[in-house]
Amino acid sequence: MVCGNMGRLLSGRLKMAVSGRLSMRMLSGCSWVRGSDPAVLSRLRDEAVVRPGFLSQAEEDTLTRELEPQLRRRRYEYDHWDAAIHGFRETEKFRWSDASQAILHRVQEAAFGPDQTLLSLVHVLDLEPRGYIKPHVDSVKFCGSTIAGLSLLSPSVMKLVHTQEPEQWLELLLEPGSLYILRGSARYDFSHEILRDEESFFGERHVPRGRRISVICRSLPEGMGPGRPEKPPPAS
Ligand SMILES: O=C(O)CCC(=O)C(=O)O
Ligand SMILES: [Fe+2]
Ligand SMILES: [Mn+2]
Repeated sequence: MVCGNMGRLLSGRLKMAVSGRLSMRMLSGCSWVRGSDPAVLSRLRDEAVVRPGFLSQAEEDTLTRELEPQLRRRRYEYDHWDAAIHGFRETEKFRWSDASQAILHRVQEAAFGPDQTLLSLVHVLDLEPRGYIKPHVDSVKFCGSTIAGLSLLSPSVMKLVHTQEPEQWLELLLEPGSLYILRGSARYDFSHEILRDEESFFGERHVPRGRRISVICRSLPEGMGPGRPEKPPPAS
């Protein structure tokens, strides 16, 4: 679990003034991940990771500016009876500006191993302020063992609940500019959801939901990477 890096929001004298408070916070543990119990927190230490301030403000603006025209052409979708996501529009993006490619490369280095291949289409999801994502586990048909998401514009709370033992849970505080990574057990054994505004609590603290854009990179489903062909080569 990586904590800290509130630095980009603070500068100069302000930073000096609050640094005492910050270090107190750091001593009391990581402020971005809460859990049902210490055992779950410790078990998922490296499998449910939040990196606040992964993006600089300039990088966040670069991504938002690039995505906005493409998203604006679509309408928000609501209340499909079985839909996991409500109040959203989305796109999958293949071509990126050089600046955004550099950001996505940093995500790749931070979240994926050298032996992992990423889906070439990056998933972009725009949740309106009342939008939310119900608990689900990403399909193993379309996604491998790692999911990494950047959050833009609004903070939100992602909740992870064990699919067999629902008393085991984690809450991730996803501030704008943060990166989250779900891998291994956190990706396969826990559902994840983005809480609607009324339920958007990180512990006692209400995290008011505005419009949130997420940029999500996924590894290829297992067995589909290069060198691991989907089908065995023909016998002759
Ligand atoms: O918006 C996010 O960060 C997560 C989206 C999600 O869970 C999904 O598309 O499967
Ligand atoms: Fe998901
Ligand atoms: Mn859906």
